Amino acid sequence: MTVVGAASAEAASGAEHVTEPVAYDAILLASFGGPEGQDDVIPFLRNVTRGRGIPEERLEEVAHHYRAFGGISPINDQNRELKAALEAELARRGIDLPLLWGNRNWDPYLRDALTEANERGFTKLIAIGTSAYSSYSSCRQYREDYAIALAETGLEGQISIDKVRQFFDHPGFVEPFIEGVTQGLRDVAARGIAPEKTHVLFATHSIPTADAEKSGPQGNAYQAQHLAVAEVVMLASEAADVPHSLVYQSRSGPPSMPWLEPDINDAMRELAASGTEAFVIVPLGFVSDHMEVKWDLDTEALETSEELGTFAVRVPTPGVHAKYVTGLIDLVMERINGTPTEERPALTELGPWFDVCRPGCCENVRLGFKPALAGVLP
Ligand SMILES: CC1=C(CCC(=O)O)c2cc3nc(cc4[nH]c(cc5[nH]c(cc1n2)c(C)c5CCC(=O)O)c(CCC(=O)O)c4C)C(CCC(=O)O)=C3C
Ligand SMILES: [Fe+2]
Repeated sequence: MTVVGAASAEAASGAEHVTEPVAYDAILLASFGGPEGQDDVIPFLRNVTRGRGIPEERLEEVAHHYRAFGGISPINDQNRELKAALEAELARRGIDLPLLWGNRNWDPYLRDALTEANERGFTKLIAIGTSAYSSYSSCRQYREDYAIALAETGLEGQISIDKVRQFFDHPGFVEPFIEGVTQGLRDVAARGIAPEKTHVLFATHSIPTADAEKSGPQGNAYQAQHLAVAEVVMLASEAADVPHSLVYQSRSGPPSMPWLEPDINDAMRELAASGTEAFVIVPLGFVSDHMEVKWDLDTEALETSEELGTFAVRVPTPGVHAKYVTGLIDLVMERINGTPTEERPALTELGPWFDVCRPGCCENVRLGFKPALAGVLP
């Protein structure tokens, strides 16, 4: 088996999850990127959707979301804040690791971060992607884009990029949601609405069902991970008597292509028709309040609730919550230290997830095979 990157996947033992310790010399904070003014909106959308078969009407619709926010995506400032918080946490813990920030779809690009890494003499990077789950869009596409950025800068063979494990069930990611759901349920109870008339909606990004089927090494990991985390959150929020479900948002492909359902707004209408009076909306699939949260939840879903005459609260995303920031640095340190599986925190039985992605993990059958870093080659 061939492994791309500094980490040797199977180690000597054949252990599936954990790599040998690696002396990384910088962290790469890798994110989606977003426009920072009206003139950026269309070029940004073209970058994201190139070759994806997204209908023109959908692009116009999404452009309108950005336009309503002055053409500025909230995601960039959130990443600037996250970068500052991670640097402060590194300093607090006396860890001497520089942090570079690069995006897949907008300035500062991944290639800019790699150029800077090269100028500063860094050769072994560990990436933190701002995405917690396994699927083509939320994991493999990041890995492909690392490979593309290395090719674009001509730094293949000179810089290696590994990534921290997908962190959907890391306590640093999950605990902020537990706090949020606990508080959200209190807000609902304070209005005198009974638990059985309350519904917790765990919302995540819809993806094509074909991608969902291929997510993770054995497939269907995307939904399984969300469902497992939702159970943990419900139990920890002492809300076992409150009904909950996993719902989807931000669908974008052509109507002929099946994507994960139900849409959050459809689910809300159906639940309200059968007696639900309050919703606790949990943006379980997202790490910060970017456009999908601001528009699809805070604008559309809250409007739907208003139409239905129900009460709704939207739980915060991890953002720069101290537990999340600490957790991300812990994820880097477990790689530097080569922490064994049994000492790695994971709140579901699915984890701790793999350091190095398995062959065929999160493939995209529509777009076909592209080289990806931080994985075992087939
Ligand atoms: C699973 C998933 C995440 C969560 C994981 C992660 O966070 O990475 C995510 C995040 C994000 N998606 C974002 C923006 C967009 N996503 C699009 C399109 C798509 N997303 C998809 C999936 C996901 N997307 C898919 C399957 C498509 C179809 C095209 C394709 O097959 O690739 C489009 C094109 C227009 C449209 O079709 O909506 C835009 C503008 C932003 C930035 C927001 C901001 O600016 O604040 C963020 C964080
Ligand atoms: Fe997206």
